[in-house]
Amino acid sequence: MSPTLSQQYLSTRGAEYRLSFEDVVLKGLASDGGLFVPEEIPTLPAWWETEWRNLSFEDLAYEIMSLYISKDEIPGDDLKDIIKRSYATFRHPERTPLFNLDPKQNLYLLELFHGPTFAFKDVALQFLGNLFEYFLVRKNQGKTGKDRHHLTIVGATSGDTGSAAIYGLRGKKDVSVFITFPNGRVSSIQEAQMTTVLDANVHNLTVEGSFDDCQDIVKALFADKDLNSTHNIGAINSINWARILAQMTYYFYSYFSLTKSPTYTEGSKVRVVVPSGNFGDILAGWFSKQMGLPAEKLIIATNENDILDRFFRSGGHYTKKALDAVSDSVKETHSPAMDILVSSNFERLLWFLAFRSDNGNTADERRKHACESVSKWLNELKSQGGFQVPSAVLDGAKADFESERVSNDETIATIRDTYLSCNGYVLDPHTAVGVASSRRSIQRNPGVSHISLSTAHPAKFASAVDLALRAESGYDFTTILPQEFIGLEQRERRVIAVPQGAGWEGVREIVKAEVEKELQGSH
Ligand SMILES: Cc1ncc(COP(=O)(O)O)c(C=O)c1O
Ligand SMILES: N[C@@H](CCOP(=O)(O)O)C(=O)O
Repeated sequence: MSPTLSQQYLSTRGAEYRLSFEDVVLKGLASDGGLFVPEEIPTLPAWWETEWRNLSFEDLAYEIMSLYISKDEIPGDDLKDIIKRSYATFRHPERTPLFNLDPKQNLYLLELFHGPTFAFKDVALQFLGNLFEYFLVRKNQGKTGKDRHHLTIVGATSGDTGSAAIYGLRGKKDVSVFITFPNGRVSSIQEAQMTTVLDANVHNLTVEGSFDDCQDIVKALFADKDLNSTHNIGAINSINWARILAQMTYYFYSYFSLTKSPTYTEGSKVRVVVPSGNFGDILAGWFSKQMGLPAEKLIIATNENDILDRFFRSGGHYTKKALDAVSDSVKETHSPAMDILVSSNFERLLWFLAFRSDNGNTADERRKHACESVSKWLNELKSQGGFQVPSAVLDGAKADFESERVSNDETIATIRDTYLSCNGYVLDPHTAVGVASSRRSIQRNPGVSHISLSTAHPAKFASAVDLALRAESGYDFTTILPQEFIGLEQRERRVIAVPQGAGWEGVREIVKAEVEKELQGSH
């Protein structure tokens, strides 16, 4: 069975094209610094809604992923097995259940925190961990010692990606995981989740700076040709295409959950609201919408780190620094996992919008032009701190997206209001950013159903939740504390502090030394 265009990938900056799914998963980031995208987005056959409506989460994942992965690369039964094992670790039978938060307002929460680390990242990272393992077992059949392909994962986290990646990869053969995180800027539970995993292949690195500094280090390591040739660098951040692909499932699954719900009004339009930082989660929604998911709009909900919201409000100017800001540094907010200055995955959206708004003759010409435009914009972002897109690109974005910015105070007020008006339901602060944005959208669009993504369990962010609710009578944090978190912070930890000023080169040397030790230990 030959691959279709949706199963072949290219870099948004043009240096690599016609790559297989396995290539893009193992490479993570393209050699030119671009992100991998499928050459085409598949559209669904007319029967999708009736055929897929009653599928389990796992079966739906299989149908969607099969559109992007050739059976020549992963035979159907193998893919089914990877998917089955990935979601067997979830605590909820529905994996991502839909909760009717406010029936009068048609406001639903898509609970994405029923995986091992209590955050939406588990949906993609349980899958990606098993996928890496599958490819490595296949590559290493019959090989021993130095002949074995060893993958060195380098990742950046503001808390959730790191723990989800570690739980997805701990103890797996032929893979080392290095997670950089900003010292003191992740919640104490998130830090404990990462650093109490003592498996030999897991390495946590604290960096003095912000998440963006960690992300820059990771991108610099990918750009280092020598390190890549000796260490096979791989990605677990949402720069890895498999992350986006795995997240599409819950957009479709929640649409079916909604339309099957007895409270759903037949024919009601649907808007999906996504707390956003690196733009990976909502990008999976955009792909789903392009494939045929009938979402009227996708709403980007940002905290005070609002580059995405400013893009829409400023007429297509994507800039690190707001016009009235004194600096372009990231703000520390109550939703720290979204404290991001630049949203990596926006590049993927821009590529498709540039491709579609070009009037070159052939699809190949238009792809080439899109790569040129994206390269130019990203160079301007680096050299001048921002860039302006043409109006056709902005119009393309506006066709599918709206945006909202939610302040710190509003985040806390939303946690409190929701607790008081929705039977004591406790939101995590990221989900609260989404719910505040949903409420604004509902005011403008009464009667429309809103699916608001709940991206983390509230117990991961105790200080924000406590700030919002400690004065409320009857509120007791211990009632929402999962069993898995009890005693976690007291366990033994392992973490390496990257010396201040060591830069990406310092991290590179740590990576080399730790991999060496690991390989010596395993031989
Ligand atoms: C809890 C939580 N909510 C929202 C986000 C934002 O998602 P994305 O970066 O995919 O936009 C993140 C981090 O990525 C997160 O950890
Ligand atoms: N919010 C993230 C930041 C990393 O984003 P990613 O989705 O690109 O991995 C986190 O919690 O680490």
